[in-house]
Amino acid sequence: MPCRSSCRFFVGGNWKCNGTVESLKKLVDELNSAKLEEDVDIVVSPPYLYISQVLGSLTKRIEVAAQNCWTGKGGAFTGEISADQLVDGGVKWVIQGHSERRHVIGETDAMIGQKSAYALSKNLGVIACVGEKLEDREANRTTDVVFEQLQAYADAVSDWSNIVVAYEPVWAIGTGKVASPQQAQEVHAAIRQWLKEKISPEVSSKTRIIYGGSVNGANSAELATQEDIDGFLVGGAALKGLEFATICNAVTAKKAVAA
Ligand SMILES: O=C(CO)COP(=O)(O)O
Repeated sequence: MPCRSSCRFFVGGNWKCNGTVESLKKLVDELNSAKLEEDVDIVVSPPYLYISQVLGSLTKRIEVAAQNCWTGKGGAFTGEISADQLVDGGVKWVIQGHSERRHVIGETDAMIGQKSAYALSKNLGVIACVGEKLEDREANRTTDVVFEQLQAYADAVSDWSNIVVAYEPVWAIGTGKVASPQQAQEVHAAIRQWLKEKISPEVSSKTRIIYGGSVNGANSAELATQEDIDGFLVGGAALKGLEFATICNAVTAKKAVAA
C-alpha cells in the first residue's frame, strides 16, 4: 500500500528566525510565480513580524502558520502572542513542540500540550512536532522518546482532526544529514501504529504524518514515496521559492506510486 493515510499531502515551510522585509518579499514573489500541484496543502511559517506582510502579498492558495503561541488567552505576558491574536490576524496554523523550542528555549511536554490544546480550541490547525536526539537514537530510544512526546499531546488534546504530526529527528535538522527513506518510514509507521492503539483507528488513518530534517529538492521525491510519509516540514530549503515548490510537487512522486 503506497499511502496509509487517507488525507492530502501537506508541506510546511518553517522559515524560523530568518528573513527581512526585502528577502521575504522576494521569497513570496517566487512562490506566487511557481507552478504548484493542486493535490497538496501548503503552509508557510514566517517570523511573527512578517506574518501580515506575507498574508497580504501571497496570491497562491498557501496558508500561514505561526511558529509558536501562548498557552492561553492574552494579557500580561510580555513577549507572547496568543492563539486568539493569530486567528484575528488571519493565521490558520501554528507549529508546536519544535525541537528548537524544546531544546534551545526549554519548553516542556506539559507546556506544549497546553499550548496545542488552547490553539485547537481557537480553531487553529496544529503542526505537532516530535523527534529524538542523536543520543536517543544511538541508545535505541527513538520510539520511546517519540511516544512520550505524542502522549503529552494526547494528555492535553481530545480532538485530533486539526493536528498534523511532524516527525523531525533532531540529528537531521539543519545538518544536511537527512534520515534515509527507510529510517523515516520506520518511525512514521510506528507513529501511525501508536495513533491506532492509543487514540483510534480513524485518527491513525486520517492524520497526516510529515517528515522534517534536511529535506530538499533532490531528496523529497524518494521520501514522498514511502507509504507513511504524508508530506514535509522544511527549514532551510523553504527559504528558496523554487526549491520549496519542487518539494511541494513531490506529491506527484507519491501519486505515481499510488497509481
Ligand atoms: O526544523 C526543520 C523544520 O521545522 C527542518 O529544518 P531543515 O530543513 O533546515 O533541516
